[in-house]
Amino acid sequence: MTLDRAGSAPNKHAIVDARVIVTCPGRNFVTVRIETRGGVHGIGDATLNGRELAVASYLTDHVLPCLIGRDARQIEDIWQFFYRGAYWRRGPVTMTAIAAVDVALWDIKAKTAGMPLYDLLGGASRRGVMVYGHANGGTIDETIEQARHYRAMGYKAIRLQSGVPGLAATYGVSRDKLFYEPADSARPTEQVWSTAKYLPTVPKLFEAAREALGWEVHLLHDVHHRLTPIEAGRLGKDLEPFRPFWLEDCTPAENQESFRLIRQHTTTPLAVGEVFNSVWDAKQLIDEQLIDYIRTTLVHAGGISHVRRIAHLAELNNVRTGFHGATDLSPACMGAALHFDLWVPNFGIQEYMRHTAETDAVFPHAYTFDQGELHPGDAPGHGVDIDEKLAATFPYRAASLPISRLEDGTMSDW
Ligand SMILES: O=C(O)[C@@H](O)[C@@H](O)[C@H](O)[C@H](O)CO
Ligand SMILES: [Mg+2]
Repeated sequence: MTLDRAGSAPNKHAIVDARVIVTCPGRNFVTVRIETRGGVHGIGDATLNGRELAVASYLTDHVLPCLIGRDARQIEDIWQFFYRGAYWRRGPVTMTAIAAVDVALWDIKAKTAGMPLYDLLGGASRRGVMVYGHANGGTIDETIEQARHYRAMGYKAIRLQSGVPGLAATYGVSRDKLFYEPADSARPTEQVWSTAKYLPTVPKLFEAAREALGWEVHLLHDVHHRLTPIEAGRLGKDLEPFRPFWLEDCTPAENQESFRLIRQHTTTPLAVGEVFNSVWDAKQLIDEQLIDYIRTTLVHAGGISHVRRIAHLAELNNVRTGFHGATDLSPACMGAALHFDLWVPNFGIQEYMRHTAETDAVFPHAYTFDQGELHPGDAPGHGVDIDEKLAATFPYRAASLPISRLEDGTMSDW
């Protein structure tokens, strides 16, 4: 629906250009750029690790052609058009495509209003956004060494991921120490998993970390979907003496009810949701307060317009936000998420895996790091742009996430 009324001057808010930019400055990113007749443009992240071209095609073939001529101010109507109009609702590809358009339109709206996005959302609710970094190492000692570096950089919160004795590889451990890229080959590499080998390792890691770092720093851990609910309850209980900030993705969350069992066994705070793409993936978890942090972030769950609904439901149920912020989410997502984080009343923490210098050059941004916090900056919009000429020098490169099998060959959860 456009607002060009007969006989009126051409609507300067009409969308006249919308395009997808695929680039690979060390890893693949997909970005939507939208421009209005008045010359205001906005960008949104559309990156889905390992499925980038599926989202790019969904946007190019089914979404962007429907945008031309629409009024960029009608963010909600456009969101509803692409959500209800898809017929085949939800799913990571659809909701990532909708998210990219949504965030680009919010970027345009804030720029047009001449204000940083957080002001448009309702203003700052805090001074800055507490973030957590990623200390990882092949052994507990190496991981603690990395954690000391993060402490020295001023981080107030640190995720700990260490190798597991007897396993060649595991989630979250890599040669890169400031960023983490798991999509390591064109076709999925295979990793072997053993819960029996893993379960005794994490309490030892946390005991060593508290010994080395003390009790001031928040310590987090990502189980990455690998335990059964009762195993997750056991790990949660084993970690209680070391007071983790959270235990993340402790079990696959399709069956939201299974978190009732975990809650019966442990008070360790639980974080879930980076793989969710709509409120329906989390509604029972939030309604029944089965989790403490919801990780679902803008790029994979329909953008600001939908994640705002998730955050409001969470606020009613004592659940705080803890947005996903891995290296494979672009600076365009990080920038927009930081504005959301600065505003949202029930903020918890923001994940901050840094990007490489190459990526930062493609995506100039206003956000800055200081003393364990990020601030989105006060530039109008979300403060992130894309250098299209530079982006074009980094062609797409096929990359897939690993898969995981148990030691007997049974397919497991990476
Ligand atoms: O908590 C996290 O950041 C992880 O779960 C991610 O590294 C995740 O593995 C990647 O985003 C997958 O692409
Ligand atoms: Mg995770």
